[in-house]
Parts: sequence; C-alpha cells; structure tokens
Amino acid sequence: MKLFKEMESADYEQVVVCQDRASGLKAIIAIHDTTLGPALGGTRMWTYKSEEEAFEDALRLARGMTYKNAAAGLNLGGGKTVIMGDPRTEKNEEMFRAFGRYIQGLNGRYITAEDVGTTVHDMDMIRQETDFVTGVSPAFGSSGNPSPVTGYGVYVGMKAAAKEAFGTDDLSGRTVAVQGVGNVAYNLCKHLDEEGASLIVTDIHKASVDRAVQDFDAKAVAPEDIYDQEADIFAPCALGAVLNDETIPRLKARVVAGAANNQLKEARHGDWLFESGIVYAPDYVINSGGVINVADELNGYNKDRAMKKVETIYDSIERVFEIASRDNISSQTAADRMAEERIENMRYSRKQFLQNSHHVLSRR
Ligand SMILES: NC(=O)C1=CN([C@@H]2O[C@H](COP(=O)(O)OP(=O)(O)OC[C@H]3O[C@@H](n4cnc5c(N)ncnc54)[C@H](O)[C@@H]3O)[C@@H](O)[C@H]2O)C=CC1
Ligand SMILES: CC(C)CC(=O)C(=O)O
Repeated sequence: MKLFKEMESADYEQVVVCQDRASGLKAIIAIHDTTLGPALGGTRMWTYKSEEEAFEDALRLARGMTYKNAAAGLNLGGGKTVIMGDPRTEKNEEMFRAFGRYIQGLNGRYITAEDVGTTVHDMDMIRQETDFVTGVSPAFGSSGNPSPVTGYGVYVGMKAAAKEAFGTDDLSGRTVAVQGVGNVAYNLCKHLDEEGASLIVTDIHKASVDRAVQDFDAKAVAPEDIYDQEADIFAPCALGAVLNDETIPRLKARVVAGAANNQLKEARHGDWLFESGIVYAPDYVINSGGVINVADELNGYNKDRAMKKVETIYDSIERVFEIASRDNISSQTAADRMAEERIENMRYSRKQFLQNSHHVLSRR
C-alpha cells in the first residue's frame, strides 16, 4: 500500500503507528478529519492477515467515523484504531496501558472507545494512562459498554427503514435475518423479539448462535446461507464489505438495516441497492447509538439525555430517505451529502480565531 497516496485520496490528517515489543502491541491510530472536533472512534482488535489489511481497515473505519459523528450532529471528528492480534488469546494489561500512553501523547486529538474485539475492561486499562478514553466502567462515572445502546439505535433505525419500505414501522410478524449475533446484535435481537419479530441468525461462533436460538427461539443457518433467506429485513451485524457483487443478487429482503461498519464493499453497491428497490439504512447513521452514548460522557454522562439523542436516529434515517427520494440518489449518497454539508458549514462558521475557543474537551 502507498500510504501517502491512500491518505491523500480521502484527505486523512494523520496516521500513528504504535509498537511496543514487550507487550506485543502493534496498533494503527488513523485520524481522518477533525474539523468538527477531536476524533472519536473505537479500537478494534482483530487477526489481520497482513499489515496492509490492517492499515486499510483503520483508514476506512476512521473515515466512517467522520461521517458518523457529523451525521449524528456531534461536535467530533473521525478516527479509529486497529490493534493487530487475536482478542481471545493475545491481550494483556501492558498492551492496553502502552496503547493508552500513545493516545495520551496525542493530547486530545483522538479519543477512543470499544469496537469489535475490545471490552470495557480493556478501556479501564487504557484509562490508567490517558484521559482520552470513553466507555470505561460505570463506576468511573462513564457510560460503560456502548453495545446495548448501539443495538437499541439499530432497532430504532430499522423501524424507520421498515416504514419507508412497508408503510408501517411495526416489526411484529416481520422476519429479520441477522448476520453475526455478537454484542450489538444480541441486544438488537432482544428488542426485535420483544416486538414479536421472527429471527433467523448466523455466526461463526457456535456459542453465539446457540444463545440466540435459546433466548429468542431464533432459527439458525450456516454463515454462507444468510443472504438467501426468505426474510423481510437483512441485518448485517458482523464485519464490513458484505454488500457486494456476489451477495446483492441473492438478497430477498426489502430492507437492509444492521450494525456493521462499512457494509458496502464499494460506493456503487449503494446505487445498486437503490436501483433494485431495496431500502438501505446507511450504516453509519443507523449504528451511531454507541458513539452518541459515549460522546455524552464528554459533558458528564447523563443517560436520559443520551437515550433521547439516540431516539433521533429514527428521524435521521427518515431525513436520509427524504433527501434520497427528492434528489433521486441512493440513501448512502444522501447520507454522505448530509454529513459533508454539516462539516463544510462548520468549517466556514469556525474560521475566525478565538483565544479561548469553546472546545468539547475543555468541559471534561
Ligand atoms: N459495539 C458497538 O457499540 C458498535 C459496533 N459497530 C459495528 O457493529 C459490528 C458488530 O460489533 P460488535 O457486536 O461490537 O462486535 P462483536 O465482535 O461482539 O460481534 C460480531 C459478531 O460477528 C461474528 N462474525 C464475524 N464474522 C462473521 C461472518 N463472516 N459470518 C457470521 N458472523 C460473523 C463474530 O463471531 C461476532 O459474534 C461491527 O462491524 C462493529 O464495528 C458499530 C457501531 C458501534
Ligand atoms: C463503538 C463506538 C463507541 C464508536 C465506534 O467506533 C463506532 O461507532 O464504530
């Protein structure tokens, strides 16, 4: 990979490569854009096949956070970290503390939280070395694990997408095919089950599937079969790039609405969904509940305030569909326009120099 060329292509600000031999830490912090404020985005730990794959993931995820935070109306920019390693076997305290020191060195330009492969306990380790971490244990006045709130936000956004497709947001009697029943999707399934939806689930980990089958009477299918299911809604809740040339023709669902980041392999796949009449809830709008929740910590966490804001995901998804139908563009393009417009407007309104600029971190 030609890193500078890649960074130039989407105008990334900074990439920080962190190595600590003693703990085995190999981390890449990507900061995409801080026009709106410090970059907030989680830390993913994953067994990447190559360094190149890890860099690509960090860059793509960081850019997604810029759009997510902008579309959610947060005064935050976009960044993300990936740690190379197996989250089940390669974690240790020293690793997360070394990582925390690297974050502290960025002096507030980047704030972290959980993502795939990291937990509240990991954030507690990081917190020992830096102020710039959210999603730590509630005992520290924090909001804790963001996944249940992300799951609730996806549920709320799925209802808005269902309204667009079926004319009603009632999910009782609907069938939802869920890809990956990890932290977020388990919570999503709970809300869907409570409303009376039927669930079809898959995961590469048998224990996760078994839990969903037992708790929600879900039907289990093999991972490669999830795209072919007779379902009203397909909910991708595992990893990215699952909406692609091979999978889109197989979908029977009228709605795609799930938690995973970067669901579209390429931008043209969003156009394809639109042209096929499939209602797609853009990933970074529907899955913004977690970041909305952890961002509230920067004002001193208030759960009611955070949850009220998470409810607005319904309106944001409706707004995206309005723009898409007004301008005859895909929902993904509509969401991008909404986010880019906010960033550009703020870039303009913040151009005057102020000595003591009101900054989200100055309230901590
Ligand atoms: N945790 C959060 O608050 C947020 C998570 N997200 C995104 O949502 C997605 C899920 O996140 P979490 O639930 O936190 O992660 P998780 O790691 O708890 O769950 C992901 C699940 O997907 C499964 N999986 C992986 N590859 C699969 C495949 N090919 N087929 C079927 N299952 C597969 C894993 O075994 C795991 O159970 C990720 O893309 C993440 O970036 C987005 C916003 C916030
Ligand atoms: C997990 C969130 C708190 C932040 C994030 O990284 C995301 O929304 O993808």
